[in-house]
Order: sequence, then structure tokens, then C-alpha cells
Amino acid sequence: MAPRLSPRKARRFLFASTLCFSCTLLCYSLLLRSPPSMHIEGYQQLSCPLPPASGGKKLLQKMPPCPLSAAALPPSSTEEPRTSTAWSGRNHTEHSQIRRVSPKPTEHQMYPLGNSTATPRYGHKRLPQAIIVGVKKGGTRAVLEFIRVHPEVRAMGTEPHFFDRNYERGLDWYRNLMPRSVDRQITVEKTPSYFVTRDAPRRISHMSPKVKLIVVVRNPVTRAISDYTQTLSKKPDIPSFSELAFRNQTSGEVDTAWNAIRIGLYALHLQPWLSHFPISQMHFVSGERLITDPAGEMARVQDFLGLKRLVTDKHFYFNKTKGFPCLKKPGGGGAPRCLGKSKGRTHVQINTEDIEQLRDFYRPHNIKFYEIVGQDFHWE
Ligand SMILES: Nc1ncnc2c1ncn2[C@@H]1O[C@H](COP(=O)(O)OS(=O)(=O)O)[C@@H](OP(=O)(O)O)[C@H]1O
Repeated sequence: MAPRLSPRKARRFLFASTLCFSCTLLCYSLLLRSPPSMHIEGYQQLSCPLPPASGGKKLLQKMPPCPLSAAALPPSSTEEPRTSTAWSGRNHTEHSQIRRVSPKPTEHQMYPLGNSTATPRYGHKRLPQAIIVGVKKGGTRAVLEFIRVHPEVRAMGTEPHFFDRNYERGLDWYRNLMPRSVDRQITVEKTPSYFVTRDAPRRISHMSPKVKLIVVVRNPVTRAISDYTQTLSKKPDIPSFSELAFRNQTSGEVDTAWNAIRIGLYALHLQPWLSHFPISQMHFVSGERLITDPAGEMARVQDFLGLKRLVTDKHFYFNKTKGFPCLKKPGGGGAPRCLGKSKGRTHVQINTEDIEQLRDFYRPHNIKFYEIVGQDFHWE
């Protein structure tokens, strides 16, 4: 017969069993609890989880793309992961799932140079709000490369030639070529031949009457020689510059049918633009000042585009070998960035008499151009 417990002992037994059960439950719950959130000094955890901290294979698995919280990013690069192949030659995304939060980013961290052409996964492809429409050999590549340093600019790297050669492909085709951008960013493209394309002003205004137009102009004589030098580099058998530039070399009659000459008649080409856009919607960059004072010219371009002046003299240095201003590498180290070999070629030597004749020819056209745009470019 089992010994009978007194009521007092029974209560003690019940209390001891409950205590023991509760302890077991507590231990289990502590063991099975999810790991505490990881805090790493100097890093801010974003909304995406870190990869699990154990299991070798799992660590090698790629995590799904993680949207970055705006607060975690420096002001320049909010919402936009960029690849920076243009500068380092390596293709790495600047934003990882955890990002270092330095107390005050340096200017280069804030505004990394070389807003690359790589398309981020989000944002929208938009029709350009600004177009560098000309002129060929004026310095259009330099302006595009310099302005795309700005964090609020997204630029198409190649020339789409939509409004001259590809118009029948339609606006959706054109839009699809553009890099993705977020709301506060503007999309820019450059195609220098638009300036001399008869239908381009009408077509562009039809796309967007508010689009901002940038024209990079350069002394038309130097521009013509630059144009000829480029053609000669591709077709070495073409006639001499003087043979092409003058209808009659003895009389000095200039051949305005030759494109290299015709493009330099800026006042003439400007007229159709003014039938579709107010002059205030056009900005003229001096190709000469772009070389001697890139920061000054770019300040004016940023003002025109309604952007904060973030591309400044800190971004440029004069490269003696190249003979042109180049962009500094972000952070100071490594190779800086100059434009390619096709920019800044040594020009073909043209005799002084021919140059003088061309200057005389262009003078009245230049003066007319200065009057229309209200700026003297001093092309003497
Ligand atoms: N920073 C810098 N580096 C190199 N080159 C520079 C720069 N700034 C302006 N330029 C001048 O740009 C000229 C080429 O103009 P474009 O870019 O408009 O040419 S193109 O129409 O796109 O072919 C090019 O003409 P050339 O010197 O005749 O080659 C340059 O004089």
C-alpha cells in the first residue's frame, strides 16, 4: 500500500514540481530564442537581414536584392546603387547591404565622380529633361562627362541620334535607352548633330516644350579644323583642308556646302531653334572657357539646369600630358579620368592665310550670333 502524503507535504510536492517545470520551460525558451540583432560599430543595419552567421555554404549564397533606406545613404547617392567601372575599372556596386555610416562623408564620398552609365535596378527611365544638342567638336563630351559627376544627373553615355537618324523608332524606343533615375534627378543625353538638323527643334519641342537645351560652341575656324582632323584620321586619302574649304582658292571663296564649314554658321542654325524655344531655354557653353576654366563653365551649366553647384574646381585638375582639364579620381588615389584619345588630337597644320580668310568669312556670322545670344565669345 502506497504511503499516504499529508496535505502539507502534498502542497510542497506540487510547488516543487511547478517550479521545476517552469525552470525547464524558461531554459527551453532561452535556448530557442532568435539570435539578438547584430550591432556593428560604425555600421547601420538596414531593413534587409544579414546572411546567417553560421553554415559555410549558406554564407556563400547570394542574398536577394535589398532596398536601401534613404537614411542610411549619404546625400549624393540616396536610393541609387551605382557601379563605378568608369573610375576603378572594377565593376562593384557602391552600396552593400550594410553600409558604413561615417559621421561626415568627405566630398568625394558624398559626390562620387563618374556617375556611371550602369543602370540601377530601380527608378524610372525618363525622357531627357536636358539635351546637349551641339555643336560637333565643340566640347560636348567634356560637358556631358563633367555634368554627370553631379549626383542629381543621370546621363546616357552614347549618342542616341534619336531626333536626326532614329526618329521613326518612336519615343518609347528613345526612352528605353535612358538610364533609370529617381524623381529628383534629371536625365541628360548628348547628340551634337541635332543642332544642324532641320527637324530637330520641332521634334524636340513636340517631345517636351520645356526641355533645356545646351549648346557648346567653339571658334568656328578651330572647330572646322578639328572636324577635318577627325575625318582625316579615319580617311587619310581625302583632299587637303584648303581644297575642301574654298570653292576657289585664288578668290578665297569659302565653300559653305562643306559640312565642316557649314556647321560653324551658328546664327543660321540657331534660327529654327528660336521658332520653337525661347532663348532662355537655351544655354551656350564656351568651348574655349571649358578648357581654361572648366569649373566656371560648369557652374553656369549647373545654374541653368537648376542644380546645386556641386561640380566645382575641386573636381578638376589640368593634365599637362593631355593638355586638357581632367576629372580627379574620387578619394584622391588611383588614376584620374581624362577624355579619350579622340578628344584633344593634334590638329592638322593649316596655313595662316587660309585661317585668316576663314576668320574674315565667319566674322559677320559670329557677330550676329553674339547679338542673338547676348554673349561675346571673342573668336578673333
Ligand atoms: N577636358 C577636355 N578634354 C579633352 N577635350 C576637350 C576637353 N574640353 C574640351 N575639349 C574639346 O572637345 C573637343 C571635342 O568635342 P566634342 O566632344 O563635342 O566632339 S564630338 O562632336 O563628340 O566628336 C576636342 O576637340 P579637339 O581638340 O579638336 O580634339 C577638345 O578640344
